[in-house]
Amino acid sequence: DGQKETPQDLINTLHGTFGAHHERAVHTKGVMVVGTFTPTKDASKLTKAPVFSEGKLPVVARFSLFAGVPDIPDTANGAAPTGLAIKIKAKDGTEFDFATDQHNGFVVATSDEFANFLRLVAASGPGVEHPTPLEKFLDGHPISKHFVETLTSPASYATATFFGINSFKFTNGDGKSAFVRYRFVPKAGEHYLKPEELKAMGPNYLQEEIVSRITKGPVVFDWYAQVAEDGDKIEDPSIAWPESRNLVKLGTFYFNGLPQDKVVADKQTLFLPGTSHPGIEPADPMLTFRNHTYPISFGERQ
Ligand code: HEM
Repeated sequence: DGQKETPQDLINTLHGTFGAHHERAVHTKGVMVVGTFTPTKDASKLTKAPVFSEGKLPVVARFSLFAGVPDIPDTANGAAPTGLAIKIKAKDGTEFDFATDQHNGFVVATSDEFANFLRLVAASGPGVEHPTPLEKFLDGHPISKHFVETLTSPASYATATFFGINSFKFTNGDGKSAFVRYRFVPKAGEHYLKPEELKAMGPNYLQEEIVSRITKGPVVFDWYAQVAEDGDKIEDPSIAWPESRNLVKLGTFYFNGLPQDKVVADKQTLFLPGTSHPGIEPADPMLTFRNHTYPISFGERQ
């Protein structure tokens, strides 16, 4: 229908839904950690990206709640899906960034649809008569409905699996290509809270727990590439690929400390999930759109 929301439109829409502040426009409340990345040998079979041939590298990462609300309780509606963003710092200064969340599959297929969805959320707040505009939309859109009905609340940021959702094209040294989606799997195992368990938690349970966990030992995630087969949707992030697809382990993250100044680190860190590298190209237009949008929000917090 010709709708074409710009990155600035998405920022304005996020502020319209969550409030006009100058912190991150979404995924506002979070905790930064630091650590290392160690690649596997298998990674280089899929991509020639140099980040997999430099041994152990330093990383910064940020765990976050979903909503664009700075002081939202960790127990509130809108906290899920929680996010994990990671930046690997290669030896030549190149940065490899990911911003992932807990849901395998996005709520809608495109950035235009995401803008519409956010406006429906804004129009369906407390006091709005049922069925709300959002409820009406969900009834006609089974994928979005499934998304909101299957959100989970992790017991800890360290016990959730995180999904890259958007697709990349990997190319190896022989010129062979494959489409992949990222997945970050917790070494501590997956643990999610039942609704009554969530109710019993404090308003900062996730932020506090990860900080205390890291002082006792590393928080570890294995990074996998899920490899597409013929017919898998590359450009529609709302459709998860079948679980039968091959998962290739790319490496392991060890988060073992906190940044020296957490306020400065939070403000100065920008994750750009749609950046190209030799052997790694975005294969879903949403990734490129995200790369245009995140810097606007970054600029607002300076
Ligand atoms: C069109 C779709 C999307 C838009 C417009 C959008 C927009 C944004 C914006 C504006 C930020 C704040 C960036 C900053 O201030 O540094 C952000 C952060 C984030 N987004 Fe998205 N996003 C989209 C899709 C996604 C998807 C598909 C995922 C999960 C795979 C995701 C996960 C995250 C995470 C985890 C953060 C927090 C990054 C951090 O901790 O700094 N987003 N997003």
